[in-house]
Amino acid sequence: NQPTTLYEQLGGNAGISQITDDFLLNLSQDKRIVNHFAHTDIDIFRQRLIEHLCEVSGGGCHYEGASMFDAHIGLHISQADFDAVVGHLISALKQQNVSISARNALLAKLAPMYQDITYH
Ligand code: HEM
Repeated sequence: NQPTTLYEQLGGNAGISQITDDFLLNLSQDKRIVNHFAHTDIDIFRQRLIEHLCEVSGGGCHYEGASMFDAHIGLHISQADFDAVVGHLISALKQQNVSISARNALLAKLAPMYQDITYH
């Protein structure tokens, strides 16, 4: 059976969980941006990210966290911060052997969130 949905191409729940763990590890090692997460409960943040990626990729999950606008209010996230975070996600996708077409499909869904996440 060929995988059809983006969710399946990401490896379903197990794949998304591993992508998220790799992403968080990459993020934790980046001195440019890790300070943004100094007060973050990583276990809760991890669950939110998994739920969000599942919903965005069409996995049928219902993300119950804050909107992307509300989640990033007052954080003053710059374009450079955004690019760095997306870079860590791309690395995590590669680490989990996600195909380039699936990587680009996911990034195409996340890129428009830029407006809601940065400079406010
Ligand atoms: C495509 C880009 C991004 C996506 C999809 C994303 C997604 C999320 C999600 C789903 C949450 C959880 C919201 C909740 O708990 O209700 C969150 C929170 C957060 N994000 Fe982002 N984010 C992105 C970019 C960034 C960037 C660039 C930064 C800063 C470098 C950032 C910093 C944070 C912080 C500090 C939180 C709050 C964590 C906490 O609960 O303490 N995000 N983001």
